[in-house]
Amino acid sequence: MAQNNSNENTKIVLGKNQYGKAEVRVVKVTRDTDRHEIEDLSVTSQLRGDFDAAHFDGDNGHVVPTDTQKNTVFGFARDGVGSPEQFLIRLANHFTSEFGWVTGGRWEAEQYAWERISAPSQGKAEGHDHSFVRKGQEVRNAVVVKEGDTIQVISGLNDLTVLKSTQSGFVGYPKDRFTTLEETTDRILATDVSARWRYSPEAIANGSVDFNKSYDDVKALLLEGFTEGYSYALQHTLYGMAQKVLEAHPEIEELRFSTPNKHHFLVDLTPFGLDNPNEVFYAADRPYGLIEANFQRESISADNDAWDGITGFC
Ligand SMILES: O=c1[nH]c(=O)c2[nH]c(=O)[nH]c2[nH]1
Repeated sequence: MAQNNSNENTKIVLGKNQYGKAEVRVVKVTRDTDRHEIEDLSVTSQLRGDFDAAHFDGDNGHVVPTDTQKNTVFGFARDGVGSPEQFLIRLANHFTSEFGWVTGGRWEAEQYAWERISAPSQGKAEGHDHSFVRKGQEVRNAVVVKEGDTIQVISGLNDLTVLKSTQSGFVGYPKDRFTTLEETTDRILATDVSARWRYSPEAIANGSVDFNKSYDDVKALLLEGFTEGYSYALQHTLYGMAQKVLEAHPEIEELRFSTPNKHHFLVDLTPFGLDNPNEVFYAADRPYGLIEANFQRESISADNDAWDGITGFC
């Protein structure tokens, strides 16, 4: 580890460090025909490598400015984004090949999806050519970490809000003097799914992953896993969702979830002379259950440095 020699009495070493520009908001409009396409991202670039002199001596000879990193994001967007993962890999390979002392880094993106506003006045069933509305609720994200020649990619999403109005229950839990929760075999199960999945470095290295297709497919499998079968607990449902993804995608090694259990409490309508056969609920916003779980193939170690810096999961 690098060491500052300036004072023999107090030797200080520089530990882990990285730096760059955070949350570069870049919108790319592809307009080579009248039918435009939009790619909308927030990109964070952080470089790792030999930056000892900047910290110890005030020598910025190795400090590729954060401003330059921002500009590179915009410059690269000129050619289109493609997928956030491809875009981040491009940035990773650019900075590590352009600047000899940059040995790696961390690049992160969120992508916001837009869909076309329906356009009856244009006579087009498939939506307006250049007017969009923010799609859905979920936000896609990606992280790329490069260390030596190894590129790791973690893809994910936040705030995929889902609800099933039956086929969920919660029974069989231990009871003590503080237990007031009633057992139920028919309740609402609702959550905002945050999920991240890490691809095998081999699949990344051989270029076999189509990130956009994979994202759509994983999202569909997560949704399918949520809907399928009877849920004995949110924990049980998460396992079903992970199983779907890991069975269908051998290139994915592990998957992490953080999911609030958004409680829906049956409202007592008897004061109003009404019954309530599981139809009227109070949607509490807090406190909420917080159910987190990581699933990985048995052959995979549970610790992988690529997860460093990703918060919100256990
Ligand atoms: O799906 C659930 N998992 C729990 O761990 C839990 N705990 C609780 O009070 N309700 C629920 N529901």
